[in-house]
Amino acid sequence: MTAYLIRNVRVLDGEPTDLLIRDGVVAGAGAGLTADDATVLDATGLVALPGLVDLHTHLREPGREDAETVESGSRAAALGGYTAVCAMANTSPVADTAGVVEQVWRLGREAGLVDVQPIGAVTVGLAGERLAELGAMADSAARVRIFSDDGHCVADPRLMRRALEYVKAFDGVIAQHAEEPRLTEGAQMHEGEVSTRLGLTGWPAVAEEAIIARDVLLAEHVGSRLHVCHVSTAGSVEVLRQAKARGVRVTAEVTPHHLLLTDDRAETYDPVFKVNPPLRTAADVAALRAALAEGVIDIIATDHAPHAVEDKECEWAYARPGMLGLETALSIALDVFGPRWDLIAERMSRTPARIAGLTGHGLDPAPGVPANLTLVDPAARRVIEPAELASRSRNTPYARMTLPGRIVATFLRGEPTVLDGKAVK
Ligand SMILES: NC(=O)N[C@@H](CC(=O)O)C(=O)O
Ligand SMILES: [Zn+2]
Ligand SMILES: [Zn+2]
Repeated sequence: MTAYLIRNVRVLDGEPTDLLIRDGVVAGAGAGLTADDATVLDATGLVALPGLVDLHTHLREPGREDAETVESGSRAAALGGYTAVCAMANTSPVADTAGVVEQVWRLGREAGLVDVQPIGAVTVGLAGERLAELGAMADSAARVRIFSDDGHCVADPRLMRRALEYVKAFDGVIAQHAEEPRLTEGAQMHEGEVSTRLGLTGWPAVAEEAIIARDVLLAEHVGSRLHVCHVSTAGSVEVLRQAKARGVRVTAEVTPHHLLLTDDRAETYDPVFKVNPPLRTAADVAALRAALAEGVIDIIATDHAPHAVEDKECEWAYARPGMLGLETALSIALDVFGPRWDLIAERMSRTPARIAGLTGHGLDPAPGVPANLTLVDPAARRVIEPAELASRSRNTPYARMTLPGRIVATFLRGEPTVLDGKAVK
């Protein structure tokens, strides 16, 4: 195994120093390190962060390998600075058995670019009727701890209660896609001024907020852990704030696109901007940014949702919802928050690792810790070209935008997965 001596790197906000990576761990830190056997990387001007951890990734395998595979999604993740991703269960077949989650976990190991931690479905076939075999998925080689019907809401309150009760035994967590289905029938975008003008059926904020309010009460009643996926409204932030103040065991995520983009993008009728939950208003974006900075929202998660061309380049009403995120998330965070490295590490690495129970991830580079880290060039700017992305899909909402920051290198347990801005394999 090659050793690496990373010279002149700033660890988060620290002064430039050297990091020695050997045998999978950070073997040393301090200015002026030497190691005859090590490959030297000049990291002047670069910042080292703990490898990013994505709690919400759609890898599409099994079933839609034309849109993404575990391998292509893992490569996109590594290029985005990630060392671990949690793979959502809405595949075909659905990841609702020990067999399917073990298959995804094994494919992740074989690709070897990031740690792929499968998420299990809450209900059989995501149908919302009966609980999937949560215990068998937890006991499997994939050791599933997060369960989600993402793409669908666990709308039945009795089923949600039972799921929360079930996972309590092994400190699992239910990640809810908060969408009251009766309030979003036929919805195409955020319900508001723009939807009225365009004549498109709206997805009202209350459809999200009502489910979050119900679920924090259920989680409080059961004493279980709830995680709220892709929070998108100012009202949801207030529900979360109150629940956290009462001590409810709830965590929440926001996506990069909900931190940057607003519902007026629908005026283009370009389905690349169609997503669930929908892009909201500028006031929502402001509330989400403040909540993330404050910690009412715990993490940024990408909701990386690759879709094949035929599912995206069609009429708005027929297009599938979702957009790419892994290769641009850090740049969006930098754009929105500036170089607040401790905040970025907390919201994109340490806290998501803790929620997912990924003990080898989310640790700042320091002697003795597993060498899961990424090197960022904060001064670089790049133009996003969809054709250049490693994802098999092209549905990035940032096409031809100039974004700050570039991932120069990523290490997974001491092995480079990205060097010089390029995937190693
Ligand atoms: N976010 C989306 O619009 N789509 C996701 C599902 C989901 O996250 O709800 C997908 O699987 O494509
Ligand atoms: Zn969802
Ligand atoms: Zn999703």
